Amino acid sequence: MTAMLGCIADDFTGGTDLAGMLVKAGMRTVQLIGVPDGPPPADADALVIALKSRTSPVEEAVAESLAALRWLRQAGCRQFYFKYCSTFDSTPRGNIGPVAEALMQALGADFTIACPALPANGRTIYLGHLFVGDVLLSESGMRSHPLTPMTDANLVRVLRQQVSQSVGLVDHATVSLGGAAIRERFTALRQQGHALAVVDAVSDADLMEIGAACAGMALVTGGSGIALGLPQNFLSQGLLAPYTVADALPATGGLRAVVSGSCSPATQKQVEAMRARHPSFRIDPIQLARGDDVVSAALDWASGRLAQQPVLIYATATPDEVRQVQAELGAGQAGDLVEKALAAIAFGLVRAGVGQLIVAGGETSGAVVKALGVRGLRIGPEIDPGVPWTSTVQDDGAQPLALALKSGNFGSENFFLKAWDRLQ
Ligand SMILES: Nc1ncnc2c1ncn2[C@@H]1O[C@H](COP(=O)(O)OP(=O)(O)OP(=O)(O)O)[C@@H](O)[C@H]1O
Ligand SMILES: O=C(O)[C@@H](O)C(=O)CO
Repeated sequence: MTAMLGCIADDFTGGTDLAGMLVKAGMRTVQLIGVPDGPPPADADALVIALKSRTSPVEEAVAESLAALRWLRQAGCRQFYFKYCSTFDSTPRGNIGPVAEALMQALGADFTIACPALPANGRTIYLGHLFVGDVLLSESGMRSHPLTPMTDANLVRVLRQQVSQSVGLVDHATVSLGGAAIRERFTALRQQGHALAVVDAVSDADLMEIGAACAGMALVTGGSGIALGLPQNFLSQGLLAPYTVADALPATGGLRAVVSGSCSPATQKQVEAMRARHPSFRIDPIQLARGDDVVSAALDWASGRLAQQPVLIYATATPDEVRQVQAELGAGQAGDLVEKALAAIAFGLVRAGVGQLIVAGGETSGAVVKALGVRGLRIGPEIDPGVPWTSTVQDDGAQPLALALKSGNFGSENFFLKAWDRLQ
């Protein structure tokens, strides 16, 4: 059976978040790293192509997303899903809006939704406003994100800045009436000339109804939450065999390490918790900019310690520290330097025998996964909502690596300490 749902994720942690959600919701899912050049894998109901396009120049993000769409269409997919962050990470230029519009145009779609809600991780949308836990997006840690600071919680307003077409809202009063009412509202909005609509959702039950209303919609866009409600459509059409989650991974051994380039509040707490119990090495972007060989220093430091216990190598810093570094180097250069260094360190760690690796941060994960030459990921057991262990499929035929790609703001405080237990 060919895959039905073709997904394009704008970063790698987001890709595993979505793939894990689809697996839990009953679809056999394979995550692919970048646009593949070979044929689609057999026996997958859903395919997730993970790109690193969240913060690339708009034209690049659009071109890569369209290439991913072409491949997914050739693979036989009939519905498409553009996955972005549950905190709507973007800038006034994009990339969420321009990519969504380009995909719509390529598919001949005149309407789509935008719904980043993920209640399991505290992301809810009410009257178009995105909440993170009990605060508005603009009052959450996302207001000082190094690359995509989010200073407006009104998603209708944020999306309107990024697109050329009209953006409407499906409010919670409608969503609470269920799938048929939501569908009617889609039709009404379309007739009023809206091409996109932000959809309120405050619970998983809302997401199930939204999913039902999206049956047959060529393109849906959102966080991983709406994946909860889509498989039921394929099931009820008899296109999907009932499937019990098989999330066991092939056994992996090897040493353990955490590489963190996320500066999000959740990661900061997780780094502190790990630092209190395990050896840790801090990467200083200013030293990188000076040309110091920080990568070799980190790997030399790790080599004597890895055999005893998991180690942490991190660039994670507070918003004040990040601001200072960015003032000196520029946000783009600082991010790039840190990503390249952490990717080289992860590569060195794997060569030194690390077989179970956690990477924190979407951009950071993208850089690491590319450096490791990973071609695809099999989805394994969930550590915390939105973060499964995965096992790598690599071009070079290398031994599979257990890899956990942790979104910046996901995971409990002891995530780096407890994650290993899920592998046993
Ligand atoms: N000390 C630092 N100073 C400046 N920039 C940094 C520093 N540490 C990390 N960075 C950069 O900040 C960015 C963090 O983005 P990343 O996507 O990896 O994490 P995140 O946004 O928390 O995760 P997610 O996208 O999964 O929510 C990266 O480009 C990283 O290189
Ligand atoms: O949706 C989320 O919050 C995550 O999957 C993510 O995209 C983080 O980069």
